[in-house]
Amino acid sequence: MERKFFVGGNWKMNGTKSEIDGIVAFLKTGPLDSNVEVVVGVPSIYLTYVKNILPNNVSIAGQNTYKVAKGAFTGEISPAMLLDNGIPWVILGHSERRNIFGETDELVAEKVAHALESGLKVIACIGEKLEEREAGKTEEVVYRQTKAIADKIKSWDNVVVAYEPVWAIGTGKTATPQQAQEVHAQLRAWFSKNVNASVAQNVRIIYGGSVTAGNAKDLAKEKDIDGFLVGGASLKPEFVQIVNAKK
Ligand SMILES: O=C(COP(=O)(O)O)NO
Repeated sequence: MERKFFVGGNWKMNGTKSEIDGIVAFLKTGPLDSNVEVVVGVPSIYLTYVKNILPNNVSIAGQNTYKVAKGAFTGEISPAMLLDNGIPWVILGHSERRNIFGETDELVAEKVAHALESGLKVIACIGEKLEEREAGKTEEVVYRQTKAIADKIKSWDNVVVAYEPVWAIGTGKTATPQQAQEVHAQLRAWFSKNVNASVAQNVRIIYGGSVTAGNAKDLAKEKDIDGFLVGGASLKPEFVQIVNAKK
């Protein structure tokens, strides 16, 4: 079965209502490849605003949820709250959550497990730091991060894995198609060995890290790259060309 191409936009902590109106306008104009699943990751405060103006062919994600449904966790939001507002996706484990806000593999895994149990679909982010790649530890790191999640969840059906090398995020230093394909293939082999052949075949593994309209087509040609998680470029009209990279 062919894996449906998936392009996520991660707006991070960016946007005003007027800027968001501009983003929604180019998403509406498109035209977006109907064979691609498109999801935009929106700051919590704007989720309802955006949900009410998005075109029907674009879905929406929160950018973080906590590991339990409710309680004394000031500042956090829960999967139940996203679902209560009609938000079906969440981005979890982003390297900025891990490296700026100290989220451990264990906490990320607990968040992914609770989000899935609650009924959310999850974009689960992994990726190595530059020093880890330079030390030849890329595989070790991404396998460790993936295993932490695998140990806590029952199904990968509602998970998209985003491989985002930290050294490529926001730097303009995109992984080459060969570099990205190598890690995606290693991850698929890991799934085959440690989960099962069906998950290995069907789980979508998307690439993130300085994806632009200029490099998306070459990256999209790689057989184990099933889409993208786009930061900076998702705020710009070129995001439409990235969505259409397979065309
Ligand atoms: O963090 C990223 C990628 O960001 P950039 O595209 O800006 O490198 N995706 O979640």
